Amino acid sequence: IYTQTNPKSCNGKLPPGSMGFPIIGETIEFFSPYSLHDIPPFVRKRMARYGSLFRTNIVGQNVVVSTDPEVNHFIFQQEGTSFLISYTQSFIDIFGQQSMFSRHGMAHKYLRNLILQLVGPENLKGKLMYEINEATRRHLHSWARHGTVDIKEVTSDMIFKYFAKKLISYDESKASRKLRENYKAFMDGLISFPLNIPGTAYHACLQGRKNATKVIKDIFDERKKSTIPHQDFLDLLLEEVRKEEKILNEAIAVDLVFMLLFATHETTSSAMTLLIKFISDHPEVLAELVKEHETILRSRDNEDGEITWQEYKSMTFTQMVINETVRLANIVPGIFRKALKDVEVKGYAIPAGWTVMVVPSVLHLSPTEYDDPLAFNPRRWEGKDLHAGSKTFMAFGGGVRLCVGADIAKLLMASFLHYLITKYRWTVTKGGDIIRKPGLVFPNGLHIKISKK
Ligand code: HEM
Repeated sequence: IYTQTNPKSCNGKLPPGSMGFPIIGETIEFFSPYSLHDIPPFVRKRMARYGSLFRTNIVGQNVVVSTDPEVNHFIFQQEGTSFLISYTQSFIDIFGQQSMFSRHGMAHKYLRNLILQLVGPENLKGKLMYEINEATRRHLHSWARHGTVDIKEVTSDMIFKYFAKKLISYDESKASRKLRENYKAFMDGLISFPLNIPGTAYHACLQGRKNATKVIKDIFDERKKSTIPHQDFLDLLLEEVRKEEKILNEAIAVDLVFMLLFATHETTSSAMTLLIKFISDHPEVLAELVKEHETILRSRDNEDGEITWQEYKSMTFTQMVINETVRLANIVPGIFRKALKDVEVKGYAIPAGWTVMVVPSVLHLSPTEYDDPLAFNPRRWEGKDLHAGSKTFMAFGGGVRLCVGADIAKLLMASFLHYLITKYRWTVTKGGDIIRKPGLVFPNGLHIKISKK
């Protein structure tokens, strides 16, 4: 207890801050819910008291919270030398010891390249573009038949089905054990106190993991016996597992599929839901979007045709709207790294073994970095680089761990927007409340009334 509340520094001065109560540290305050357009009150209060770097103890870990753009950038650039990706114990237990978040160096690069074979630029321009258009149109058609839908629920369902098919040829409507149900309790448990007793978010999350990995493992075992190619990601994984000099084994492959299914649908559906909320609250932005997309329709031979890659690239305003949405969405509330050795930043010491938490919302909602930061103003991106993480934009992370799915996420959003606003009439009818716990939660969804034009 004494060591936790009075941590020893290495050779230098620890950042200011408090380590809170014995064992629980400052965890309870860290998890107090807050609103969409706010930075975590936990962080805000401490920034006012201690400045841009402070120490704390949350979920059983000694943490330095960094809200300084230069330090954040430095941390991302030092991946593998001074810092390593390292999430909380709950995160590791949930995503698996073998998950991509626990792989470093060559093993990380190898897994990243495998994923790029699925969602990399070449595939994106060709096959994926076509499939995403088809899936979006099909789902929109079925939502219009229902009349009213909860956007969070239906986009989550659409993306989950799409990736479950691409990854493991899984069809929820035909499967006896439903995979998606097991992901539903996830956001709450991801960054939670690792207390594994029934009733806790962490316990629900671990149960979900257990059931979901069982389904994935069974599909994997079935596939090993099959000689028919399925042309999905699992075929590629099996090919890698069967190699003589292999990096991939079955456990890593199962954890990879499990993680990808989560990373794809939960993040992107939250972004799509907020996108709809923002454009419905800002009719002037919607009008400009409609103009951009109708111009595309008019320049086509067949108005009912599908979006081409050139058309997608010409959606300049749409890209700005997407960037503005993910800036305000702050879907990933904290990015975690572990110090590999004692590191000195801004005159303070971060001892080896400590965790550093980067808080993207502090940057994205900072008046120093963004004029009138709480305003939804897509035009602020005019003429700016929209494609990568930077010192002032880290919705998709940064450095060698930059989100490998950022491009496909944007394509999914643009395709959804295109067909929704050109082919359907829609209005928000209910919901739209948003809280952060610290993951984004839509307690009553976002319901829209939708019909074919
Ligand atoms: C709006 C949607 C999305 C957001 C906001 C988002 C955000 C992020 C962030 C912030 C990171 C960095 C985490 C870190 O540095 O610790 C990340 C990593 C990652 N994302 Fe995404 N993501 C999104 C969609 C996707 C999609 C569709 C995929 C599917 C391929 C994906 C796959 C991954 C993977 C595999 C990583 C780990 C990369 C690595 O460690 O090298 N993400 N994402």
